[in-house]
This record gives sequence, structure tokens and C-alpha cells, in this order.
Amino acid sequence: MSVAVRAGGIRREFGGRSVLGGVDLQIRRGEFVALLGASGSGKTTLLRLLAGLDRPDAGEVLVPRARTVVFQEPRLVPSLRVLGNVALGLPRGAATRATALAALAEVGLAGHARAWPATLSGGEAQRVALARALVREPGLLLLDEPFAALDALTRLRMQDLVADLVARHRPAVLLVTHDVDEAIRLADRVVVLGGGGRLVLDEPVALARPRDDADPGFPVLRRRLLAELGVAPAGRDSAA
Ligand SMILES: Nc1ncnc2c1ncn2[C@@H]1O[C@H](COP(=O)(O)OP(=O)(O)OP(=O)(O)O)[C@@H](O)[C@H]1O
Repeated sequence: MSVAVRAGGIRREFGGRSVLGGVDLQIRRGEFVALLGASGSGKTTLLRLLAGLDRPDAGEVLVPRARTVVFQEPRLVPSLRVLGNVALGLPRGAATRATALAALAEVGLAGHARAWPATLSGGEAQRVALARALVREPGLLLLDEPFAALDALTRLRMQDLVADLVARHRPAVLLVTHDVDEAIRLADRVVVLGGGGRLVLDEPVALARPRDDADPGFPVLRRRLLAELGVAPAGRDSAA
């Protein structure tokens, strides 16, 4: 399978302080990679470099031309209705309207096309942000803790929705998350960014889908990742 993302020797420092100390990361087309790491380890910095929102001090970043980012907050334009937000930046016309409506239907919000962002719940607004990202058929979808602000039940539903959408559209995905279970549930591979701003673990997730922690492999991988993150002593099953 061909490569969608090729990042090699990526370095980034801020004010003389090294944040990324030489990151090498490849993501194949259609592959879902979750990025874990302690707070401040540089996850968002790496995501921003792949998004083209920032430039590395050294190293090479090759990414698909079509990239979209979904952030922790939905970042909808309050003065545009839901449909206008999904179609924002696309050529106006019947074809765009039809694809934007189809994207809204995919996230279960076909009935909200004419609603204003202020009237949406947090989960609904984030689903609009997902529709806006997917309507562009990106080769690379970058998700920066997109479910972190949602309640636990909504978060689980959103994870299922993202799994479905990604299976259908097959973009390469980089998901930044603090949630080890979320990473295991969704990703084909989990990578961990360590203290020196380098990837210290790159682990395939070889569990059958749909995934849940009744699979004996789930807690084994959870323990391994938590130990790598320094969150829990190896041997404990429960998530942090
Ligand atoms: N534009 C910037 N200017 C100065 N420092 C920055 C900038 N962007 C990031 N940093 C610093 O780089 C470090 C890594 O930040 P980053 O947001 O990438 O970490 P993170 O792993 O995503 O953290 P978290 O999990 O808490 O969101 C932090 O110390 C942060 O203060």
C-alpha cells in the first residue's frame, strides 16, 4: 500500500527549547494512526506540522495536498447555518449543496442543515465539524483530541461514528489523544511520543473490529501503553 505521510527527522524548537527532537513517521494511505504522549510532549506540534499550519526547523514532511483538521472545539462560523459551515470554502452551487447535505446525513444531522451553530449541542457541533472535514474527501484527516470536550457517552458514540466514516472514506488518519482506550479502539497503529520529542513506541493494533475490552488482547495492549506513558504500573488492567 502506498504512503500518504512521510515525515523524516522532524525537529521543532520554540525559544531555543527543543520540542520535537527528530521524529520519523510514515502513515500509509487509508491507515489510522493514534498518537499518544504525555502533556506537553509535542503531539499538537507534530499535528500542526503535518497540517501545514507550522514549519519544521529541520526534516522533511510529505503529505497529501488535501488535508483537513478537526480540533477539540468545533470552530464553526456562528453567522453561517450548519449547511453553510459544511460547504464553507467550496464552490457554490447545487453539486456542493448536495455533497454537503450527504455529509450531514452521514453524521446523522440531515435535519439540522438550516440550524444555527449556537443551537447545537457539543456533540452535534463536533459532528458538523466532522462533516465539514469529510466533505473535502481529504487524503489525510488530522484529529486533535476531537472528543476531549464531550461527555463519556457522547464520546463513545463519536468514536463509533468516526470508525464508520473512516471505513467508508478511507483517508489516512492521525488522531492525537490522551485516551489510551480510544487509541486502541480506533487505530491500526498506536505511536507514543516520548520525553525527548521522539517516537518511543510504534505498535500495530492487531485486534478484531469492532473492538471492546472484552477482547483479552485489549487490556494487554492498554497495560503496555500506560506503562510506556508512565501512567500505571505494568500489571494493572484499569485505564487511568
Ligand atoms: N507556538 C508556540 N510557541 C512557544 N511554545 C510552544 C508553541 N507551541 C507549542 N509550544 C510548546 O511546545 C510544547 C509542546 O506543546 P504541544 O501543544 O505540542 O504538546 P501536546 O503534547 O500536544 O500537549 P497536550 O497533550 O497538553 O495538549 C509545550 O511546552 C508548549 O508550550
